[in-house]
Amino acid sequence: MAGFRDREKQFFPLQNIQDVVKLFRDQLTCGEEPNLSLLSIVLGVIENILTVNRAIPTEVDNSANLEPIFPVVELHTIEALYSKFESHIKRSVDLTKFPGPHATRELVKHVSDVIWGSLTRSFYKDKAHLQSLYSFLTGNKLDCFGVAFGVVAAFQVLGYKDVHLALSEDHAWVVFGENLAETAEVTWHGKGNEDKRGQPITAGTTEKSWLYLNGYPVICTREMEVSSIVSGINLAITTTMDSVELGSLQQELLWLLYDMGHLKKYPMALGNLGDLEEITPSENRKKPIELFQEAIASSQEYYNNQHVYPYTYLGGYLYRKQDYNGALQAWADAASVIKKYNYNREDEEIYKEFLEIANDLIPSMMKHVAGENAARIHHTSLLYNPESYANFLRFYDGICEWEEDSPTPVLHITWAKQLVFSISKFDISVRIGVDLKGENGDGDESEDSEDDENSSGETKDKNQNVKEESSRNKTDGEDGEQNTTKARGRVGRQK
Ligand SMILES: CC1(C)CN=C(N2CCN(c3ncnc4sc(CCF)cc34)CC2)S1
Repeated sequence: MAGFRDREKQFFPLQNIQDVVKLFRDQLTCGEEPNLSLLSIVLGVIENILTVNRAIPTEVDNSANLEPIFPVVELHTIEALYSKFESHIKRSVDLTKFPGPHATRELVKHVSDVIWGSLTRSFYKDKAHLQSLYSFLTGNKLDCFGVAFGVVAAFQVLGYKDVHLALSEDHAWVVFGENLAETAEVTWHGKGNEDKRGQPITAGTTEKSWLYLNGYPVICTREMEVSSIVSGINLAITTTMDSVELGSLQQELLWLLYDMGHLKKYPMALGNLGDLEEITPSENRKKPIELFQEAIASSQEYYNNQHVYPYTYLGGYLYRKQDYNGALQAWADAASVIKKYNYNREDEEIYKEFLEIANDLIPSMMKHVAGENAARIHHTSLLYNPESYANFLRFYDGICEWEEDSPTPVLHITWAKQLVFSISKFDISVRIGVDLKGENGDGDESEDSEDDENSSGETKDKNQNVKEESSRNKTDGEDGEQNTTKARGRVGRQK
């Protein structure tokens, strides 16, 4: 029957989050490799019950909606799916032709074909909950990450230790061979792009390419491959509601992996944990801001600071907390990373990220602060803050440099219109570099202070002009309606 040892069997049936955590902890500390297929199937079964096949009780007993519901995961369910995967892979791959301890490119392509060949032709590849082996085994559907993970899990079933998952911020492939020196595409990317399965990922492909992180992808260990499927748990019941129980499970498992050091080199998983902690803070655990900063430090230390998402995780968080100065700095740092890349047609995801920041989040932020009269009168608003203005300009400068030498244009009229709208909200004093508070430290107070009695007429006039100009600017501001962002709620609370 299934390759289960009594070790795994002792944890079943899984009746609650702690039972799942104990199974994962055992798999990660038992001295042997964690069983990727087993863990992916377990997470897929639980995710499916808590999101896809969620039988929400009728109005009659609506109290049930508030009771935590956790599925009981029986051993026989998991064993049946595991042995189906194991026998499908072993039956489809004749290893007698591949004697060596390391995988070969031919074998990697063949295993990718076996997974690929089992997928139903017509399914909407962008759908949710298609990332696990549960989806593969029960619906013959996988998303692009799921195909890459499935290939790695298949190689583990075949007894190979050298085939590992390589992850960028929007793509996945595999490394293999002696010293993991070889790379191969094993899945597709995006829409309308021919898949390049079997091909190596060459320096020519990765250079200045965000999709391949300029040659600095996350190269997973077996434990980091476990981190990737935990991080990939999809909480969505609908577009506006997440499963609370599934979120708690993901959070507990990510902390387990964090404590064991398996998120250290995985910035996106650290960011994911930061998002979960923002929604449901754990006692005696690091704060979201610390986790986002650890993700940035991880990218700086292990990936030559070539990753963008650590900064946009932080920027999004600070924006939601209405720390707009901090958000502008994080977004300027994100643009300072992307400017080293050339934008090409397969980079749409990061384009959409910067588009939303420039044409939605920053304009909303400017409207909000334009309405803050107290802050404006006391010049504490970011509209008077030269550092915020500098970060604002650095953000746009990075996007312009990103576009330079790129085969695909980035900016268009909407970007220009939103730039004019946003930049005009900054006070004239920061835009022309006049220090209204006379703190410019060069001793020549009369030049800058507004209320200096003996300042010369023209200085007064100039200051007077500046004041009038800046006061005119203020009236341009839109009424500062509070800009609320969609908080990501969980079931029971609308997002
Ligand atoms: C700041 C953000 C917009 C918030 N969520 C973000 N993501 C959510 C989680 N993501 C991820 N999280 C963990 N691992 C991976 S591997 C991968 C590439 C396809 F395989 C994506 C991704 C992608 C990025 S970036």
